[in-house]
Amino acid sequence: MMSQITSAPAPEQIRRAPKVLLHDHLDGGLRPGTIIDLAREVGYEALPETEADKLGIWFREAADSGSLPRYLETFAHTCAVMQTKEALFRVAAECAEDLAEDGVVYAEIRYAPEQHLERGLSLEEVVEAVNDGFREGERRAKANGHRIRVGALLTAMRHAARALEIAELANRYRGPESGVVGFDIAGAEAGFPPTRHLDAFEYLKRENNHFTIHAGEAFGLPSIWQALQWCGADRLGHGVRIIDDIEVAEDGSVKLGRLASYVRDKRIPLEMCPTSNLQTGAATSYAEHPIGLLRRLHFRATVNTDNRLMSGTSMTREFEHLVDAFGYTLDDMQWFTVNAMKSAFIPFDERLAMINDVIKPGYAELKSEWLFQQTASTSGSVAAAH
Ligand SMILES: O=c1[nH]cnc2c1ncn2[C@H]1C[C@H](O)[C@@H](CO)O1
Ligand SMILES: [Zn+2]
Repeated sequence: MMSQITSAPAPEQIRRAPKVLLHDHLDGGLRPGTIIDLAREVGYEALPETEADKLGIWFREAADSGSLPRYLETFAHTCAVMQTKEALFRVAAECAEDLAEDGVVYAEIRYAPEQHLERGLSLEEVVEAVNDGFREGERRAKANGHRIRVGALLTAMRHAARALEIAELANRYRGPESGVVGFDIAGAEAGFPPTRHLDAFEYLKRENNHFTIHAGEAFGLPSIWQALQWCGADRLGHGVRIIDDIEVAEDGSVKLGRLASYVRDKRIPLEMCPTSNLQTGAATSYAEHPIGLLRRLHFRATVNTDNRLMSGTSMTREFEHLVDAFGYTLDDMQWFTVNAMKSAFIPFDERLAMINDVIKPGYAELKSEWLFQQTASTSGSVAAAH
C-alpha cells in the first residue's frame, strides 16, 4: 500500500500534477500581450496601458476593489477586443494552450456569447469561432507533449434578458462535435436573483441538459437556495456563502443548517475560486477561506481560477496558496481533482476514464517520485552517519 504523503508539494510538482478546471471565464483569461495585439488590430484605443506587463498589473489592481461590480468593470476591455472570429479563435486557442502548459487535463471554459456581437457576429458565429479555437489549442498542446480536453459553457448575463435564447444555443451546440457541455449565468449577483431566468433553467431541464449558476458569491444563502431549489442548478459557481449556514462551536463541533446539509448530502459541487473571492470581498484571506472548512467537512469542493488575468492566477498558483494556507498534500490535490472530474458535465464513462487513465496514474507517479526522494534522503543521511 502507498504510504501517506505528508509533505507539501513543491510548485513544480503542483504544476505537473493533473488538474481539472470547472470555473474559468474565457474573457477573464487573455494574455496581456494578446489584448494589446488585438486592440491594435481592431483600433480599440481605450486600453489603460499599452505595455503587456503593465497591462497585466493594471487588471489585477483594478479587479482588487473588494466589490464584484467593480471587478466586473474590467471586462469591458477584454470583451472590446473579442468581437471578431479571428480574435475569438486566437483567445480560445491560447486559453487551451496556457491551461495545458499549467498541467490542466480537463477544463470547462465559460463566456457569454451575447457580449461578442458588437461588430456584427451572430451568436452562432461566436460559438463556432470559440469551439474552433479550443480544438486548435488542444492540437497545439498535443504537439507540445501536453494533453488537454476543453469543453465550453455558454453563459447568459443575469442583468440582461437573453437567458432562454442562450440556453437554446447551448442546447443546439451540445455534444462531442462542438464541445459545448452546459450553461451558466454570471454578472452582478445582488439585485439579479437566478429566478429571473427560470424559463431558461426549466427549458434546460426539459432538454436533460446541464447548468451551473454563479451563486453565493456577492450575495448569501437566498441566492444559493434559489439556484438549487427553484432553478435546479447542477453545480454552484463559488457557493462560498454556504458557510453562513454552518456553525462551528468553540469546542470545534460543527452544526449544519438544512441548506448546507442538502448541499453536502446531495454532493452539490462547489466551484470555489479563492483568489477571486479575496478580490471581490467574498473572503478575507486564504487561511480563512471557507474552502478549508468545507474540505474538512467533505463537501464536494473544487478549486478553480475564475479569471486568470484579473486575478493574476493559474491552477498551479491557486493550489500553491492552498498548500501554504492549509498544508495540503498531493493527496488533498488529488481529492479536489477527482471531485472536479466527477462533477464535470461530460458523460459519466468519459469522466471515469479521465479519473482512471489520467488523474490517478498522474498522482501515483508524483507520489512514487516523492517516496523515492524520501528514501534517497533517508539512506543518504544513514550513509552520512556511518
Ligand atoms: O466571479 C464572477 N461572478 C460573476 N460574474 C463574473 C465573474 N467572473 C466573470 N464574470 C462575468 C464577467 C464576464 O464578462 C462574464 C462572462 O464570462 O462573466
Ligand atoms: Zn465566475
